[in-house]
Amino acid sequence: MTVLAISDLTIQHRKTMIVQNIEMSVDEGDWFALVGESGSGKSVTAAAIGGLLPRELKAASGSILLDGKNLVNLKERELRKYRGTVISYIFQDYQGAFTPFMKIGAQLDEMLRTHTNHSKKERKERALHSLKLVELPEERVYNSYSFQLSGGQLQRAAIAMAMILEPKLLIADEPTTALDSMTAANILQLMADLKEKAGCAVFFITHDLRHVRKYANKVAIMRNGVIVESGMKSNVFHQPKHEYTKALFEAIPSLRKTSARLSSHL
Ligand SMILES: Nc1ncnc2c1ncn2[C@@H]1O[C@H](COP(=O)(O)OP(=O)(O)OP(=O)(O)O)[C@@H](O)[C@H]1O
Repeated sequence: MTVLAISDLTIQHRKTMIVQNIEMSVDEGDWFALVGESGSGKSVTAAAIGGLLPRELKAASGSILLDGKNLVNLKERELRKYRGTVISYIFQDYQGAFTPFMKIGAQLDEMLRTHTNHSKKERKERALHSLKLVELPEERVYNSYSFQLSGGQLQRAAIAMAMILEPKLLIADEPTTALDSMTAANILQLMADLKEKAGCAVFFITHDLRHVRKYANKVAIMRNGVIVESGMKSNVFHQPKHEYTKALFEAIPSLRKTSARLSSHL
């Protein structure tokens, strides 16, 4: 089933086109990777999906169908109902997921109070369960402030918050860039496990093709606001058509080997 279908999306800042004629389709269970160099338009595209574009940027054309509903030009009040429940985000800046003035548990509780009719007891159980799912010591983290956790723990708590209402689409905008490589690998594996358990789709933004190789099944390559190539990962990695994709792969020595290995398996 299609969770997200973006068609002919163009976003502009005044008269400048930031992204142009974007087409994408993400199905239930997909790990869709959007790859491209800095400034290519990945984050703007991700922000547009959940109606998080800053005021100065406008979707000039196109549609964003999420779970069958067109979100372009939907009022903020309507969009708020979708964020958390149908779509949720995690970002590179995991600190920003929580306010430092409230304990993590209280923030999870507030999310549940806003979007569900659960009793206080049910909310606490669900919050603790969501922290346990991301393999955190649930009681301790529930009673902690964000500044009392490490970067890796905080990103796990941010994932718990993003997943607590069982969204259909988790948008992860470079979620591991600020973490050391071991912690990053653990976080990505956790996301992959949660995706399987929850049956949601992941929309993953990254510069790092090694992460794409390991986790994605679909990939889109973006350059200067345009998708230059997209498709199943095996096809794009095995037979890149666009010169830019080839150059991207060439820039990463270990991927050249992987491409060769992949082709021997295909
Ligand atoms: N609020 C804004 N106002 C004007 N231009 C913007 C705004 N936000 C982003 N842009 C421009 O849009 C383009 C795409 O930016 P975006 O942040 O989507 O890139 P990105 O591919 O996510 O880069 P990175 O990998 O560095 O995060 C850039 O040229 C950027 O300067």
